[in-house]
Amino acid sequence: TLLNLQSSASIAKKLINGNQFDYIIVGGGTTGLTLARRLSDDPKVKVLVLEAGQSGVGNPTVTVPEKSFSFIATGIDWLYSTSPQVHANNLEINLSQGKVLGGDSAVNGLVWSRPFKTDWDDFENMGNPGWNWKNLYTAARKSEKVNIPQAQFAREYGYKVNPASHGTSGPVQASFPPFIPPQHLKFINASIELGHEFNTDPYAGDNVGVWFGLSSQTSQNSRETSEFAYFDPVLNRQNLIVCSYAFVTKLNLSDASRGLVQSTGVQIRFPDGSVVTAKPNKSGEVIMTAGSVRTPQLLELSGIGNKSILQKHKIPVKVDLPGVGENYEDHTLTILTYKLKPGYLSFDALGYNSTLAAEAPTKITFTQGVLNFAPAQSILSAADMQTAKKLLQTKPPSTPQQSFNLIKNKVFSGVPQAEYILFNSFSGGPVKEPNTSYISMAVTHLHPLSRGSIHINTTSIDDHPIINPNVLESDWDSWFLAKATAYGRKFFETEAFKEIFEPAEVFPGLQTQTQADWEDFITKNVNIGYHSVGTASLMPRNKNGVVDTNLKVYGTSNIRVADVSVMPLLVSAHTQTTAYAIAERAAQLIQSS
Ligand SMILES: Cc1cc2nc3c(=O)[nH]c(=O)nc-3n(C[C@H](O)[C@H](O)[C@H](O)COP(=O)(O)OP(=O)(O)OC[C@H]3O[C@@H](n4cnc5c(N)ncnc54)[C@H](O)[C@@H]3O)c2cc1C
Repeated sequence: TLLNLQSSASIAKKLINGNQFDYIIVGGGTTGLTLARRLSDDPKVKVLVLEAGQSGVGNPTVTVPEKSFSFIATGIDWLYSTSPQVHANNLEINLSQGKVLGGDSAVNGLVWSRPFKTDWDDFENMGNPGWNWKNLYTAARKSEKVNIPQAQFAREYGYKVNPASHGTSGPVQASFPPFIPPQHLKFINASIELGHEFNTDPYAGDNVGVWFGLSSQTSQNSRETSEFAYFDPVLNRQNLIVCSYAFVTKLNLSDASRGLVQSTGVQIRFPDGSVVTAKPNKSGEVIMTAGSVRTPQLLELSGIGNKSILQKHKIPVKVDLPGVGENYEDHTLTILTYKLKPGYLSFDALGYNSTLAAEAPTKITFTQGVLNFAPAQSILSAADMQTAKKLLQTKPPSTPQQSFNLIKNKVFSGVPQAEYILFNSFSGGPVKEPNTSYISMAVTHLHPLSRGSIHINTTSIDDHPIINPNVLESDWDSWFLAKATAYGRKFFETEAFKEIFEPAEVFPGLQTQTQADWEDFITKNVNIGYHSVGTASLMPRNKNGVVDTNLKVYGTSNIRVADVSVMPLLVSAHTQTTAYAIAERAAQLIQSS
């Protein structure tokens, strides 16, 4: 059942006041709705989901893949921003996130990618038995239904899927886009020219090389979200109530047995301003899936967090848990811009080419359909690898020792460190000329060392917390991102790319040459990858962890976290497949506990 708290406030109040729930899920985003569907498979179990945003059904900003990123600064964007980044020219970097059922799955770039095997195994190596590739891969495939490419596109582009590497009957459809512009196809040739391998099976633990990426969209070209894929098919379940416009402001906590704290209720603010408390039943639980920004904020506002931060804000300390809001990281990213030669079109042409505009969306499917995941060894020279060794001798102050060891290991064992993808439009540069089509290449550092934090700034849920990814604190992070960005230019120097791109680089421009130039460029232009994780990390309590291997918040009897905040380390992939995998695994752990 979907209840809109704006239009059905009184019915909702009756229902919430008149019931006690087995599971109260805070946040109806990617992980929240996945979990809600799985937990409510048992008709005896009553599940309540509380989502601050509205439904995404019928909203083209959500459903139409080409409109990806146009949600920014609209009503379905939380519109977060980082604090000034002291190691990056005091930039305040945009961190938009979805305020809508489906959460980030409703607004993301649709890239459907799976990490390198080591990345998920490293969750286990951070001190979390069971959180390894084998189990997460099983969970990930549960969420997935891969669509075999139509013969016509398979022939035209060379699309291939190995069904054995995918889920084939899960809720979320993953499909190849039906149209790939020539520049993306040339990206494969350019990569091969530079010695990168063409990978035909990147979803089974080895994602190295250049490959066709699936998108989280149906075979009919419509975005998949956790709302459409997981919730809509079970909309009529009586034991599952999903509330939209339900803003959670706090968890009520009281003492339980064995020195633990339990949640006795979740405070919900209705659009009319009234506050209603939803209550778990005697053995009921509260599960936090409000995402990496709001989960730590809500825990702190409720009294779970670092004692000194809570005391500073005069919040009574229920559980002194210093890991809350710490271990925060996001991928760092830079962008190069190039101009296509006349005759080649990107999204920019929608503004000046009426034939193309009329053919959209069939002809210009939103696509980042070709991805290149590069290990350090394929983009650094032998001399650079020596410098890398030196730089990686010193652990930056903010990096946990175990993360440092594991990342170092990844660098020298061929786990991808940089990702290259093409955005099919202008992104940055001094002037955007009329009647011109541009392409932007995003370069991502996949395993940064710097760690930041997300903590409350005030005691009001209406104020955003202080979001500090602390980008580029580590020398390795700035050195490597500069190297990786400089390498990005090499793709445009290949025969394949020279055919279709103008030689003059639009941004940053060919005056950027030395390592110092590139470091200056990235310091002034770094972005983050919208892959914020780690703020309620799965780690032992004495290592600054927030949740145990059953996702239970330390010091509590009935509160869990099951969103990407629990990821103790970033992965060499975009994060939605890991989000779905975490939620599928969480459901299993909860059901068997
Ligand atoms: C712009 C953007 C582009 C991205 N692109 C990609 C991509 O192409 N591929 C990829 O794999 N990943 C991508 N990601 C990342 C990926 O989508 C996320 O990591 C993942 O979906 C996060 O899932 P989650 O469940 O942890 O959080 P979310 O999906 O964000 O869910 C959190 C939910 O909680 C709700 N909520 C928060 N606070 C409250 C409150 N107080 N009360 C009630 N509800 C609340 C939110 O509204 C939201 O619905 C992108 C993310 C963004 C933002």
